[in-house]
Amino acid sequence: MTIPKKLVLVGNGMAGIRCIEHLLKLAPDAYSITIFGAEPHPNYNRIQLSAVLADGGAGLQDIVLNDWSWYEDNGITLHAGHAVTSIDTAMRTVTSDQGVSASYDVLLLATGSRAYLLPVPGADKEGVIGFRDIRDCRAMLEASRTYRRAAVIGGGLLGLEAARGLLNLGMDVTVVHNSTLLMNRQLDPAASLMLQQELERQGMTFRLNAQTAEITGRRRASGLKFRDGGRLDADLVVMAVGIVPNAELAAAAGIATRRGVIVGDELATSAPGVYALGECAEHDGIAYGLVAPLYEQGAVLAKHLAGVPTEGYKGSVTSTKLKVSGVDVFSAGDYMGGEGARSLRWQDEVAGVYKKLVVRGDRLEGAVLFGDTSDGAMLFNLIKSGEPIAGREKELLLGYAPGSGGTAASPLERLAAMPGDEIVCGCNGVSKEAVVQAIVSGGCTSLAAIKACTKASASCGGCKPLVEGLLELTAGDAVVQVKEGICGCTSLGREEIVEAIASMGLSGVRETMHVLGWSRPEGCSKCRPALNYYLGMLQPGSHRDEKESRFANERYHANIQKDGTFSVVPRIYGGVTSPAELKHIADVAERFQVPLVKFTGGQRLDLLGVRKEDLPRMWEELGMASGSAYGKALRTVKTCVGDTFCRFGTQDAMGMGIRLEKAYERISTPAKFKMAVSGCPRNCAEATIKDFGVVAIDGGWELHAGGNGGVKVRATDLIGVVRTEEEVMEWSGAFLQYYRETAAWGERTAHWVERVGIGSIREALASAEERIALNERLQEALATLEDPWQEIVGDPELRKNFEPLAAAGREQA
Ligand SMILES: Cc1cc2nc3c(=O)[nH]c(=O)nc-3n(C[C@H](O)[C@H](O)[C@H](O)COP(=O)(O)OP(=O)(O)OC[C@H]3O[C@@H](n4cnc5c(N)ncnc54)[C@H](O)[C@@H]3O)c2cc1C
Ligand SMILES: NC(=O)c1ccc[n+]([C@@H]2O[C@H](COP(=O)([O-])OP(=O)(O)OC[C@H]3O[C@@H](n4cnc5c(N)ncnc54)[C@H](O)[C@@H]3O)[C@@H](O)[C@H]2O)c1
Ligand code: SF4
Ligand code: FES
Repeated sequence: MTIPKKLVLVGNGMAGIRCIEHLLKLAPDAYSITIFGAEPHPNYNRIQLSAVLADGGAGLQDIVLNDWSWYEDNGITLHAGHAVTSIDTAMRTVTSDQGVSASYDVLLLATGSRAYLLPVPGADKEGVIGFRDIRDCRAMLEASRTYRRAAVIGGGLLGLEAARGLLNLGMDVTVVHNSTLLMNRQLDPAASLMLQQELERQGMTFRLNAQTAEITGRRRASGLKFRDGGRLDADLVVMAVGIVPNAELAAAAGIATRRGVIVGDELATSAPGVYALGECAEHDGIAYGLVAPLYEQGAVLAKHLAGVPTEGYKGSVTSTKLKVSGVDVFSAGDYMGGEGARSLRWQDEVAGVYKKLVVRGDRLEGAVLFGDTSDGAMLFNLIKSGEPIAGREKELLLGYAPGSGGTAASPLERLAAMPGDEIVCGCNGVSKEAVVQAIVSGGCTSLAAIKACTKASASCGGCKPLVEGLLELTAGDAVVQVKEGICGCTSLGREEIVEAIASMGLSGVRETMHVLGWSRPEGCSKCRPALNYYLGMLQPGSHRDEKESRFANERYHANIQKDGTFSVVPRIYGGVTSPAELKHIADVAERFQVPLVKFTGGQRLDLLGVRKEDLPRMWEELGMASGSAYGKALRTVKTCVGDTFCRFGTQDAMGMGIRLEKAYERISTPAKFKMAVSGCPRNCAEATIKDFGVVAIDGGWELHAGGNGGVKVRATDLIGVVRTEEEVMEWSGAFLQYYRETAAWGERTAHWVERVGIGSIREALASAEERIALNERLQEALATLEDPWQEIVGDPELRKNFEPLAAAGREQA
């Protein structure tokens, strides 16, 4: 029996572990393996950090690629949380920062890169981070709970993915970019401008051509100062201006380095027995920053170490896709084209699609796709293979079916026509043939099975539509549809969960998660509040609201501000108040030294800057109901003066608004719910951008729904016209309850209306019988509700939550 050689891997990341996986297949007994990883985690999918961030942290545990048992099962000694600090190439040993040494016959360096942090004054302040690992991702999630303004420096792939994630977390995001064009290293000007317009539409703000000179603030960052003297306020600064290979460890050991650790075609470094791969390695002058080339390196090195003949690593052509922004962007090869190259462009401004091919001679050299990237894999394969494309340019640019004479091919037709050796998953180098084989011979009938079998779609996920298409083409009816769950803890969707709670009579968040087989017993910040809402909606009488499953604002019944103080918004029905009420509010505000009093957009008074410990006393002194300004509940009913004073008014808008607000205050809804009543079609209360808007007309009222005045403005759809105030109450109550019962938790009416269609809502509310039944269920829920402020005021135990120390302890738990 031959004694296995000792292999040490430094860097427990994507490239190094992929190489070990190959090696274990090729030569399972040839090496005894020891791995050092600076991060305290098993190998995880770094690429998916963008998606985890965009998802509010849900799914962090789902991105593990090789769990702890994988190391054990393969007899690997893992030192997680150990950074190797020195290599002795003469003695062939490595030593970690925790004093653990290991000797090697073969050493693999796969230490990856780190975020490049601009060397500007203030870069070391609290709140300034890169975006590279789980710790950075958590730091952003944490910051978004307390702070509102984020600046992302760098408008490349990473910066835009970080910015999209922070936007999803509710932050105001400005991307500060040093060029006039976003993704200037990946896109041509036309695609870059289209991308900018789309992201602006999503709510992102850009500061282009800006050079950051300083990060301002005391201990924590409070903003940026630019070279031209301009300033930007920011409580969180994310630097995404490129990466630096971690090559210092090798350099200190006398191994040749430039930008990265220099390697040849066999990935060998200048030191005997020492190899490098991944982002820390520099091959032919290039240190790659995408997984596809790093995985190719891993496959070559594993073969070399297993004694399997290989041609060596010859470098890679790369392609990129922007993830999580909801807009499809692809670029590959030389996308700008220079002297001697022809650029072919096609643009459909209505559909928001742009395509550009760069052709030199009869070969495709580069491509940019915006809005429709379904041809990305095919074009990328042509760029890599260098196959002549003369005469096919139009077909390639317009996506025509080959030989069709000019008919656009459907995505499935294009997949069917794709040659078997074409790569469908760029990250993992998986061909169409390999996927088809996995389906036909390997019996894989779901995306998950194909992923497990071939690794296709296991990294960035960009090839998912292609893999699903092949599944549909090959397996047809045998396809097992794997549903998207409400979060990473479950594969169950909203409908199944609601159905299960109702039919099985489940009670309590924990019980529901347990019975329905949650993968994480404690759930996550996405599913726990959702379950709490569904349980409350279905069991209004018996469900005990689980405060611990609610967000901090809803637990404290006040909105937390960026300086840690709170805002108090007492309910002022219909926005109509009196001198006495105003004096009273002013007295209380003075007594508690409220630093700022402001009218909200919904015509309410916001008392800002209140300390947490003062909240219960202040509510007590106000003696008013909570305005629910913090909750997923009815917020405000905005009104105009209506016919009481206005010469144009046709109805009593104030009276109607007050009636609606009194009827539905405190009701919990899937997402915040705003209403307005205008006294005539001039619509001064802006009722047509509210969740439910009422507009008076001669002899009646128009009822509108599904509006939104936020990031993406949406005008309401008309759901009906009624004559009396009674009918307004009947329709509004029915609408509210129907929304409560059928929308997903967190779904604003604007999205819900678009998803289910206004026609189906009109239909559901058309019958008087159904409207009455919905109102009865709504009343049942309303009957159980008490004012949360007065409930706390009257309960010494609940008041303790607001005492500084006790609250801090609970917050941490
Ligand atoms: C948010 C994000 C999104 C991305 N999206 C994409 C994408 O869509 N497509 C794509 O192709 N690429 C993407 N990338 C890039 C991709 O993740 C990297 O190319 C890939 O992870 C590099 O693999 P690696 O093994 O070389 O380095 P890493 O995955 O960084 O692994 C290196 C590991 O080595 C450890 N280490 C470093 N020094 C030491 C030491 N001295 N001792 C012990 N351990 C050490 C590090 O802590 C790290 O865990 C993305 C990157 C990020 C951050
Ligand atoms: N979808 C994907 O494929 C994906 C996603 C995230 C990250 N990544 C990879 O992660 C790595 C890091 O990504 P990245 O976006 O940081 O690198 P990058 O080099 O691709 O982009 C950095 C961007 O920052 C800009 N920049 C540089 N200095 C600046 C300054 N002082 N002020 C403002 N802007 C400045 C540059 O113009 C450039 O567009 C890359 O290798 C990237 O390929 C890939
Ligand atoms: S909406 Fe009509 S009634 Fe109301 S204030 Fe404006 S003009 Fe007057
Ligand atoms: S292309 Fe990235 S996982 Fe397939």
